[in-house]
Amino acid sequence: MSMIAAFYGGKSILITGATGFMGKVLMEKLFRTSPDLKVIYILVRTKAGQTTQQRVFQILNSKLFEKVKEVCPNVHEKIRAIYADLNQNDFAISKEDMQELLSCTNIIFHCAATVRFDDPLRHAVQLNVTATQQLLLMASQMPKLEAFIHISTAFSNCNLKHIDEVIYPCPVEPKKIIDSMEWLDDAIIDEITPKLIGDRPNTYTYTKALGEMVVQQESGNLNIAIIRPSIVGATWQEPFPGWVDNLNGPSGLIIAAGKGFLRSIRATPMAVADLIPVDTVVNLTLAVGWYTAVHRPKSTLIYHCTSGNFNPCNWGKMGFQVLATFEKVPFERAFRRPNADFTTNTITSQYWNAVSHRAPAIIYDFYLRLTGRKPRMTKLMNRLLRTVSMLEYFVNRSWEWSTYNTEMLMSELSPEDQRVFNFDVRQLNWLEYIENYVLGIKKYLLKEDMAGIPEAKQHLRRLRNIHYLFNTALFLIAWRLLIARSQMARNVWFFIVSFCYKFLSYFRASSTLKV
Ligand SMILES: CCCCCCCCCCCCCCCCCCCCCCCC(=O)SCCNC(=O)CCNC(=O)[C@H](O)C(C)(C)COP(=O)(O)OP(=O)(O)OC[C@H]1O[C@@H](n2cnc3c(N)ncnc32)[C@H](O)[C@@H]1OP(=O)(O)O
Ligand SMILES: NC(=O)C1=CN([C@@H]2O[C@H](COP(=O)(O)OP(=O)(O)OC[C@H]3O[C@@H](n4cnc5c(N)ncnc54)[C@H](OP(=O)(O)O)[C@@H]3O)[C@@H](O)[C@H]2O)C=CC1
Repeated sequence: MSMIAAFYGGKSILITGATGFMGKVLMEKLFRTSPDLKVIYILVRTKAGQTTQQRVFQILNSKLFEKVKEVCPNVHEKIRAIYADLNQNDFAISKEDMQELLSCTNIIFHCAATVRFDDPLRHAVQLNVTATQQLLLMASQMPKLEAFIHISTAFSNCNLKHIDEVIYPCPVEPKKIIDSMEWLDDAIIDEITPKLIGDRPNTYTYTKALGEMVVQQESGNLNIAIIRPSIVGATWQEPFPGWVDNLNGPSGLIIAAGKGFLRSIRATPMAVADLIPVDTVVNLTLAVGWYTAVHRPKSTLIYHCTSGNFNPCNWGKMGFQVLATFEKVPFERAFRRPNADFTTNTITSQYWNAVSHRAPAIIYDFYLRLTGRKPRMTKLMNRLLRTVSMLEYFVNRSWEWSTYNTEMLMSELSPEDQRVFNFDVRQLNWLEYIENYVLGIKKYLLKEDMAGIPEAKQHLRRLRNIHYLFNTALFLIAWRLLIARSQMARNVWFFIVSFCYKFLSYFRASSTLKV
């Protein structure tokens, strides 16, 4: 019997960010392994015209929850969606709901965050710092609370090369930052943002670091743990391989590459691609929840959920395997044939951006205009290249994360718990994982049918022929122009033609002699 699964039985669990990528997988696993849990409270806002109930309904009716419904048929009765907006005071939670949360909650998993790299500092602070502070305040008023698990990121200290499982202070206190956001206007905040984030690449990593400081400073008597996952990718095993539902991390770039939009990137092939499957992060999170509540460590423990030191994969290997998978299962209606050129040189990268990305976009837009349609490719390409430029920081560096606490926890688990809540990435086969990841993107993100593979392959063959034809035509035109204008080109042309002629005459003469 799994001790961790039993621990969550009868518990009232509060999850923030339950509608997000990680939150959904966390809920799914909780219901599947502990169907006798009492209730999961989720803080949900309304979005895209959907009420909180509609959003929950959609999640429960998704493929991700198919297995859960077999194990826990009354799952909808065990989810209590509470309207909340983490950007508002008291999260805009009604009095009655707040009362219920405060008096009943046993465990909190705080997953909500803005993960956008380009969020204005004010917004990132509001969600990643102030909301965390408010949630801690709520937690301190919960008499039955056994553990508060905060999800951070392994990149909160990406300005360091070696990162230990400790909290590194930021120069300016989070409280000062929170206060200053109240009275500074947007223009001044934008101006001081680069100075505040210092050698971090974006407001996301900076505010996640501030969030950790807040957790440390406001922990009081709470039983807290922090989990720091690296780049969270599709599921490895559970509930089934390859599930993914957003474009974050490498997923968006894999789509862009598979559709032939992105063919080159400034990336270091040997740099470690510290990807971690979302189900691995969730298994560790649940194990940490159990350990923190039951063993009540004296201080706040931080757990790195990374793959690099256990089972490293690099971007080169990843890119290679992604391309190999495109051969077997291509994406439909590609713009160009997929290709992946990794370059570490900025000038080469700019050259490829011009030749491989911008030029085809301009040509295609020209074609759209000619055929009376609205041009759109250049705009799309600009957005894509902007996205790529924001991710480049992470694919040109390697980090080392120490994992003492994560390893300690692994050794504390019973063999059954190690199996049910497996977070040992040494067992992960990268080639298989990446293949399933690409397949998952095709099925669950692009919603493409496997029956369309022959047609997609046929389309790629057509693109290859167009590519050859285009290049040959381009070469002939360039050569014709050159010959017309340059004596040297004419000489070279004469030399090549006479060389071929002599070679052919020799070949013909020697074959006649043999006869
Ligand atoms: C030649 C290369 C080919 C490669 C072949 C094979 C690939 C295999 C190797 C891949 C190597 C490269 C992998 C790089 C991955 C590195 C990720 C590292 C991240 C680690 C950081 C820490 C991890 C975390 O803690 S947090 C989680 C990470 N967070 C994110 O990833 C968020 C990033 N996204 C953003 O910040 C924004 O979305 C932004 C700024 C990129 C774009 O904002 P904008 O306002 O312009 O647009 P959106 O409305 O958000 O979207 C516009 C448009 O772009 C699509 N899109 C969104 N995100 C991505 C993405 N990550 N990649 C590609 N496309 C994306 C979005 O859907 C929109 O499309 P529309 O069609 O316009 O709707
Ligand atoms: N994905 C990754 O690669 C990594 C993620 N992490 C961390 O893991 C955690 C989960 O990330 P992930 O699931 O990928 O992120 P998502 O962007 O998928 O989910 C974010 C969640 O936060 C919720 N949220 C955002 N703003 C508000 C708000 N104002 N009020 C209420 N809820 C809000 C979102 O709700 P809604 O659906 O309404 O928008 C959503 O449920 C985050 O803390 C992130 O920093 C760490 C390392 C890597």
